[in-house]
Amino acid sequence: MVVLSVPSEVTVILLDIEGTTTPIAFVKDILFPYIKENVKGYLETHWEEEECQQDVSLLRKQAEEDSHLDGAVPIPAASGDGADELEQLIQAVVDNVCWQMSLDRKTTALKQLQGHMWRAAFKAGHVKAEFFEDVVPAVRKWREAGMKVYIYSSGSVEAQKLLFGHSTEGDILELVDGHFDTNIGHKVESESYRKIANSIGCSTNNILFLTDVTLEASAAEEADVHVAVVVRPGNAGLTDDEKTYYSLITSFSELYLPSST
Ligand SMILES: CSCCC(=O)C(=O)COP(=O)(O)O
Ligand SMILES: [Mg+2]
Repeated sequence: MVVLSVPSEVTVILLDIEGTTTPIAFVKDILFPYIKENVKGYLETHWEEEECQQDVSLLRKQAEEDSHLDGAVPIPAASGDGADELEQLIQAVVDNVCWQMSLDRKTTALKQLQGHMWRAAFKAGHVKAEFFEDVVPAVRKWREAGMKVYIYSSGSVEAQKLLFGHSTEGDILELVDGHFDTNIGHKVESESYRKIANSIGCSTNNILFLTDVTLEASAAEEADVHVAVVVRPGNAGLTDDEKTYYSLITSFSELYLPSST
């Protein structure tokens, strides 16, 4: 088995979710279709609620920022003028969400609405999150060795907690010391990793970030965070240069902590 030694200065392991702890197929084949199939009904049912209105406002703001992009779908402001207008408005939000999802965009606005929509599905037990089989045993071992374990995903913190709270392994939320999402910054920007270190109360070089996306690894590395790229079934392929440059692991069990036996 390949072994990657974790540098002794590392005290925090920061984990990406999709493609790292969890198969991309679970997100693409279960979570995302749930949104596409239910977004219209969800908006119709929850439209009057404060939370739903906040989600729509955030999506509208994002749509304004996106107006220069090819195929962008605007969301008009509501004038409160009748059922026809409401129907058109809801349809615009649906089209905007579907357009963003067709590009797998990671905007905070999209991720916030998705998190709110998944809540009902997870809480009713209709969906259980999948984790690669090496994840839970490794995280337990790291924590026993004194490591802190944090999550940094484009999925909203609320969605992250749903995944860890309702998984095929049971409720494993207690294995996580804290969560970060794009509210702290995007995963391809190095400043986000500095802010995460600051929020945890450590230096960036105390963190080891595990992700499947080399653009994220590169941003983290620029902030002096240690990185390893996780190669999982179903992940996007890496170029030969990326394979040579990055430390690669195919299972969390390949990480060796100097302090552990
Ligand atoms: C944690 S919620 C579900 C996954 C999701 O929506 C997503 O965008 C995951 O992105 P990641 O940063 O974990 O690769
Ligand atoms: Mg990922």
